[in-house]
Amino acid sequence: MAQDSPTSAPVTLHELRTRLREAGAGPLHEHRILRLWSNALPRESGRRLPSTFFPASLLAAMPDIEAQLASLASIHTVEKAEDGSERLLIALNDGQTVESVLLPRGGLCVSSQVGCAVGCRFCMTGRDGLLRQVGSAEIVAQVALARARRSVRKIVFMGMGEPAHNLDNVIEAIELLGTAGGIGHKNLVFSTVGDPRVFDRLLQASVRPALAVSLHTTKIDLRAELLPRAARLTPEQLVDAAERYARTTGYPIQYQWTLLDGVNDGNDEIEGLVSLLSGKYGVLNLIPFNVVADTPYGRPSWERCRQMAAQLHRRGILTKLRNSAGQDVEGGCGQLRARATQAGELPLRRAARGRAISIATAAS
Ligand SMILES: C[S@@+](CC[C@H](N)C(=O)[O-])C[C@H]1O[C@@H](n2cnc3c(N)ncnc32)[C@H](O)[C@@H]1O
Ligand code: SF4
Repeated sequence: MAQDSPTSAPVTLHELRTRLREAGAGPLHEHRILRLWSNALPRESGRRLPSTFFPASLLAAMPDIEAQLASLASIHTVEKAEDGSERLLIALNDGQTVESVLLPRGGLCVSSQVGCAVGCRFCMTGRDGLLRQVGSAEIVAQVALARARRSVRKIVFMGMGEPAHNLDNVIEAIELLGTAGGIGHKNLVFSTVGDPRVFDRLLQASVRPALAVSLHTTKIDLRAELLPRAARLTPEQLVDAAERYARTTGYPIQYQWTLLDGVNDGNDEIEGLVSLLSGKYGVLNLIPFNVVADTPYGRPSWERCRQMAAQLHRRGILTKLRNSAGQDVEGGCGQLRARATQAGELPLRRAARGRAISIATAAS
């Protein structure tokens, strides 16, 4: 499992906590600062003013600490979709960018890596491989930026990157978001292609998220072709591990299935799904492919998607047909970043540390 960034050391919550303690913060002070930041609340919120609550050493350090928090990430571009979602291109402080998507009804999709090593054939994010990990503080910074725009009650790790390949940072962010961040634990959704170690690690975490498993096919060979560098678990092994997680946590698994025309939308897959998922504690989400240029894949007709969902439903598989949010702004993950990179606005590779790109905050 990839744990180390190939090129940089992203900022972690552990480092932020150490800095707060060195400045004289006790546990209550630390909690208050992290709560206000992760909820995008002003410094004076709460019953007691900072001047009567914080020790003098911490008060003196606060301007620097707040500047550090603000410098972790900023909004580069905003694209609004007709369904109410907003796709944010977020600039990190070394010039790299990730996408976050504000979803209708209080959801937020965040990124856990810049790029991704799994290299799924249908996903824009996988094309450049892994550029770097997103630090736990940078994950929470995405939430703080989003909450400054509107209320967020649910967070899904379905943006750029494979969270199982950045597990320490993702778990640290989840533990903060599920405590000081005020998000209900089952409203934190960890989306993964699956890795043998991820299930046990998540069960040991003090905040256990709900799990989405990107399955996409019931066929071993096709899965290896579509997800070339995913861990080599058979679909049965993956579903068995997910089922244990669901039964232990009490949260149903969300099985993700990106529908590709003529590839995984046939009757053979319906049969495979019936034998794989019957009796399992989960729901199957069919998501028609969001077309990515230069891939051999197409989006099945809406009628075919609807038929497949209806057939599965009739066969006892709880199935939902979904459209990914924000399709009219090229909703596929990684596409906003790719356009900005192609337009020469953003570096494809990591910028030298400390060299910030110019931030053009777009229409909001
Ligand atoms: C971008 S991934 C991030 C989380 C994790 N790496 C995973 O694969 O579950 C989130 C979901 O987006 C889906 N996805 C990626 N590219 C897509 C596209 N072009 N159209 C529809 N879904 C896509 C993936 O299959 C996955 O289920
Ligand atoms: S779908 Fe997920 S695992 Fe696959 S390349 Fe995209 S981000 Fe990575």
